[in-house]
Amino acid sequence: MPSRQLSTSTDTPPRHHHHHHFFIPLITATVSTFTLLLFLLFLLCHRILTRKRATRSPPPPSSSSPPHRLSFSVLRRATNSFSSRLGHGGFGPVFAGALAGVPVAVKLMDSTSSQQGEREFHNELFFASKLLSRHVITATHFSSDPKRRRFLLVYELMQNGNLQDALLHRKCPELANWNTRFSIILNIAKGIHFLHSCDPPVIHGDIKPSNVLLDRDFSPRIGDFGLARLSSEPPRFEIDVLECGSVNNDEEKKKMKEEEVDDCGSVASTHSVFMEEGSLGVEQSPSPETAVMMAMTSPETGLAVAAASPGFEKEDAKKMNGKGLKSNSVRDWWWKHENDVGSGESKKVRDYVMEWIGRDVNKERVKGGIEYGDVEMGKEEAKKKKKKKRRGKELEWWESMEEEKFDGVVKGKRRTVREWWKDECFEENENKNKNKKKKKKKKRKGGGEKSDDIENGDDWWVSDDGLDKRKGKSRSRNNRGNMDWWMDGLSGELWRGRRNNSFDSASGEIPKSGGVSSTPSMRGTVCYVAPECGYGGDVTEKCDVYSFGVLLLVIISGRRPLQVSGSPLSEFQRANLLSWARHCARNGKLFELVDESLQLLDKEQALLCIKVALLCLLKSPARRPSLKEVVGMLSGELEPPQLPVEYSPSTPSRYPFKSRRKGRAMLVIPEYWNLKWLNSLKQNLSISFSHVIVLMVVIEKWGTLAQRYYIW
Ligand SMILES: Nc1ncnc2c1ncn2[C@@H]1O[C@H](COP(=O)(O)OP(=O)(O)OP(=O)(O)O)[C@@H](O)[C@H]1O
Repeated sequence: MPSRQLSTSTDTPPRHHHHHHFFIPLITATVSTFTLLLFLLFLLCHRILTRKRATRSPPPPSSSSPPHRLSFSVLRRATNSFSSRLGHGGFGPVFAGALAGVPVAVKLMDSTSSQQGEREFHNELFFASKLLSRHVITATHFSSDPKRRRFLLVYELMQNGNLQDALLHRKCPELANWNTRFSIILNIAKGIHFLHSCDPPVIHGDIKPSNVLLDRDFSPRIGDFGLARLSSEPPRFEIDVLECGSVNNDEEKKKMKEEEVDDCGSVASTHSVFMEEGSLGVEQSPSPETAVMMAMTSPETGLAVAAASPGFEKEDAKKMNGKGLKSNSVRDWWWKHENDVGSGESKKVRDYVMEWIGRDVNKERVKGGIEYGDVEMGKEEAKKKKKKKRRGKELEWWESMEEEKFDGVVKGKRRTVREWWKDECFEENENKNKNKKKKKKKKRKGGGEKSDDIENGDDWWVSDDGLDKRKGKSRSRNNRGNMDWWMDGLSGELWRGRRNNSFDSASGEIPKSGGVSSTPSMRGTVCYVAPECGYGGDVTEKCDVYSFGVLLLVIISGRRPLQVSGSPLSEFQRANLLSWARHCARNGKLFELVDESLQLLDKEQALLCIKVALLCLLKSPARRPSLKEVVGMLSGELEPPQLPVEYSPSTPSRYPFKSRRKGRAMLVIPEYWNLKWLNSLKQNLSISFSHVIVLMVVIEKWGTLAQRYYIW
């Protein structure tokens, strides 16, 4: 019995040991599964929470606070993956979306192929935090990823789109009412007046109908500050702050000044203060992110504002500035960069526009009527791009959302802030050198470059309106080519030169603009830009006044500045709105300019608007009124303006031969006799007349040369 007992005890292993063998892995498995589940649950919760926070986080768009930074994914969600396009500007498309339930417009700056988009982005951002007015629309949020070159700006959604579209394309019935149009005119004037009354004044630089957005009630808001700049007045603020601040002691003042020079960041202390409309000197501190963005934008203003930000340390400023540039040199760099005029490309651009006009004239003639809007560039390129896209060969960057792919594309382009600055300076120097070389070449070729330019007609605007004081001699319109006459008043950098930052200087080409932009990426838009800006003159508030004049005429006449609707010569004469307006003024027929479809027209107001427009369009910037005066005249606070002498119908011509010719022209211009065969006669006459003028100029020039070198 005992032996049996023993055998059973040795054969079967103890029960508890068996259990132990299975329990350990079981427990381990359960624990690990549990942990894994817990971890997954945690991850899920975290994701849901962060997502919720992300969707909840964007503060509602408000134009009364500095712009907030958002992530790209938030904006992608807000726009439903960029599905509903509102329009396309010079630097990318604009999409509709909603942030925190508020409708917004999200602008994608296409900066993958040129730096222009990035510059415009920074410029917009800089002004966004400063210009707080109900007449101005600025960015409320932004998203920036310099590594991937993604720059997005968020604006309040303007339900009625832009003025150009509402007035000329959709022909909104609300705009057929004179009162609505007049209120738009007045509010735009107030908006520009607000910009000019900032300290330092802000020059918008691109006033045109497509940059005026209309809200639900057709109230206009001025937008697009990509080309805006501060007025280049001497920096008054340094004295202002030192004088007005609490610094009484001379030594302390001196110390402060020294600090300013040593440390870029401290420029902030002396940087002037922008005003909110109606309030004096309300200084706003931008968020640190905005400040950093701004600092990258403009060494002068950017660093100044950046340093004013609470989260921005002086060390940051030094880091950004590389070796710590002196404030003055920084400022110089910025203004030099802004004012640099690269004349070399002007001819290219001119040729391009000529070609474009020619192409479209031919194309539209077939349809029966020609319409020239603001010059649209690169239509063919856009078509090609569209075709490619359809074939799936090329996707826009916001469409190809795969981050990895995108990384691959831009890897080579990653730059530090310092590199970015270096590149900018280098680009500028390179352009300068190119310009110098070109000038030298020109000099070697023939000298007397200036006078040649004038004779070639590059200077015609100076003498327009019979105000040529430069050479003391008349220049009849007809001594220019036919195309030049047609382009009378169509100022723009196209005809003269361009600013470096308006072009992709690397390629020397007109930068792509999606083919649908009205801005061929220049400082200002053809037809709207003041002549002196293109001539390389100072960009002042008076440039905006000129653009406002054109805009005023467009709103009153309900047509584009360049629009040919029929084939006869009379229609061709009306094609250029500016020269047509001047012509009407000289003939005392201002009402011919008023849109015939206008209802409830107040004739007095309309006449007032046309007169104000003509004043704004004076070729001499000094003679143009300020926007303050314009607002005064339009609102009836100031006396209505008198037409300038050169526009009054009774003005006798300064040049007797001109008037004699006019008299003779009466006999031969077909409109008067309505005889078709006289067309050819007139053409022949004008050709021979221009030959005579050229001959006279040659003789005169030969005379002065002969005198100079004692030939006789
Ligand atoms: N806040 C907005 N609300 C509604 N629509 C907008 C808004 N911002 C822009 N848009 C639309 O998107 C279009 C493109 O705007 P964007 O400012 O980029 O270019 P643009 O002013 O037309 O041209 P450019 O860039 O050449 O000056 C506008 O014409 C307008 O129709």
